[in-house]
Formats: sequence, C-alpha cells, structure tokens
Amino acid sequence: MTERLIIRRPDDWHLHLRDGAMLSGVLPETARDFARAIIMPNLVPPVVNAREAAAYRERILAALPEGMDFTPLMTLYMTEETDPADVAAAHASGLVTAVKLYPAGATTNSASGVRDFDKVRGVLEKMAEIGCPLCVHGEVTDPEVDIFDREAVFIDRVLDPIRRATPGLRVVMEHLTTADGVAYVQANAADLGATITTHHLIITRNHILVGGIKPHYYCLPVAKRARHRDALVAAAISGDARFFLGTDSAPHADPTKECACGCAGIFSATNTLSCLAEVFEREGALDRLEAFASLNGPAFYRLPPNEARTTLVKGAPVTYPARIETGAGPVTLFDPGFPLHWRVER
Ligand SMILES: NC(=O)N[C@@H](CC(=O)O)C(=O)O
Ligand SMILES: [Zn+2]
Ligand SMILES: [Zn+2]
Repeated sequence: MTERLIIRRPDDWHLHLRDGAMLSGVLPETARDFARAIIMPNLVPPVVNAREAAAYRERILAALPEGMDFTPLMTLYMTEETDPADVAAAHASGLVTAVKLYPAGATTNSASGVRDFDKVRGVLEKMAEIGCPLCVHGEVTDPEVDIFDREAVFIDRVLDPIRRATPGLRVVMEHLTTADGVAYVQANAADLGATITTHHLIITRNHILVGGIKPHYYCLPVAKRARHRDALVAAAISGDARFFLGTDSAPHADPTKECACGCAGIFSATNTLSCLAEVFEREGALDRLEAFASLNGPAFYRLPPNEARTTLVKGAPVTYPARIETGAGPVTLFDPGFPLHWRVER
C-alpha cells in the first residue's frame, strides 16, 4: 500500500530569492511547493523602504512563471535611518509583513544593518504598537565572541534587552541553531517565535569540516554540535506553535561558494519537503509535519493557513539534481546525505 500524507500547502517563513537572473532561476523551485514566503530584503543594495519593497515585489511577480500560484510576503531591511512612519504605512497597506533586523556585518549582505540598537528604538516601539513582527538574524558580531557562541550571546546581550525594553514587540528568531535558542523561545510567551531551517534539522558542524571543507554546508548561523541539532529536531516535531519552517534557502552561484572565501548560504528550496518528511518520519512525527510547515507560521503571522492541500507520497528513493542551472550560474542543491523517500505529488 502506498503511504501518503496530505497536509495543507506549506509556506516558507524565511527565503532569499535574490534578484535578476538568480531570481528567475530559483523562484520556480519555491513556488512549486510553497504558497507564500517571507522574502528576505538583503539585496545589494538592500530593500529599505516601502517604495523599494513595492518595486521588488513587482519584480518577483513578473518572474513568476505562468500558472504558478505564489504570494511573496515582503520585508523591510532595518537600518539606523528607518523611518517609523514609512514602516507603519507599509504595514497598514499590507505591502510589508515584517521588518528584518541584521546586526551590521553578521551575515551575507548585512553591511547596512544596525550597529547601535538605541538608534532603532523608535521603529521598534512603532512596530510593537502596530503589531508588525520583527525578524531577527540573532548573532553578535563582536570579534571576541566565538562563531559557535554568537547566537547564545546575542540572546543575552541584544535580544532579551530589546524585548524587555519593548513590551508587545512580536519577534521571530530566524534560523535558530542552538539548544539555547530553543530554550529561550520555550521560556517566553507566544509573542516570540522562531523559524528553523531544513538543513539545521539535518547537519552538524561535522558536515562542514570532516573529510575536507564542504562549502555547500556553510551557512550562517553556522551549524553547531549534534546536541543542538537534536534540540532543533525536538522543537520542530513537538507541535509547539512557536516553531515553524523557514528554509533560509539562500542561493549563491557555485563559484562564489567554492573559493578561498566562500559565501554563507545553503540552497534547499527544491528538496525541502522531501527532506522534512524524511526527518519527521524518522522521529515518528509525520503527523506533526503539517503543524511545522503549514500551520504554526500562519498562526504567528496572523494569516489564515492555506486552503490548498499538498500530497506527499512515499516510495523508491526520489532523485534531485545535484545543482540547478540559473542565468546567474549553477547553484548546488542541499544534499541531506541520506536517501529521500517522500515526493510531492504533482
Ligand atoms: N543564511 C546564510 O548563510 N546566508 C543568507 C543570509 C542569512 O540568512 O543570514 C544569505 O543571504 O545568503
Ligand atoms: Zn540570517
Ligand atoms: Zn536568511
């Protein structure tokens, strides 16, 4: 008997689509399996105001192939100059779903991010007032702090103080990578949520470093020890509504990763649902995949879950291409390192 799993159509609550030829190349990979996605604003230059978000949204919709149903949920890149009134108007009109906070220098294309958190007090207060979520890349950039500790230190030094100073601010800790992060979310109220990526449910730092350096497993925050990966899996399969899928699928053309100073980012849009089904099945938690991929995210963002259904079918191992070709060059697809038996029925 064929095993099937029917879930509401998933959404991706953290996605990089880039622009131009890369956008056209990767957008179908997401639109095939996801109804909506929170679109990260870290373009070069970044998407910092409502006018730029509207223009970027138009470029995404123009790149969407005929017949594909996909809604981009736009974000603004917070800078020390972000205007609270611009955010409020963009959020009220429905153009912008959230604002993204990058500590300056923390990750790919974050140079225009925030250095002095006091300078964004006014925007954060406005966002708390209007209920606009803040998505956070939660890593400190202090060169003294070990790269494997940067998420945990960010919680203590930056995130917790911001949340205490801004009651009512709704925050999403993006791409959670540590047991410390899981515990922090669990210890707080429902106004704090977290996305978890596909790859952080699968890889540890060994994948990056053992047997030769593997640039396609390098992303930020960097994958941690197995104990942290296991805490993320436990959170994702728990059904706890504060944890939801954000793939952080982050395409970079292969030559920019396979070099002496490779970019951070893992591209996983194409095979994410197959990977997730495999992980959830292994944990005996297939019945909670829908909560993680399709229900908890909309609940946090106060949006209805999708009405359409997605059917996953189990069978002989599914194959995916090692890389996809885009007009901006080849992009290697995330390799989970184990066979995938679930495919999306089309
Ligand atoms: N996750 C990554 O390693 N890279 C992302 C940026 C980010 O999400 O931090 C990118 O834009 O490439
Ligand atoms: Zn990030
Ligand atoms: Zn990201």
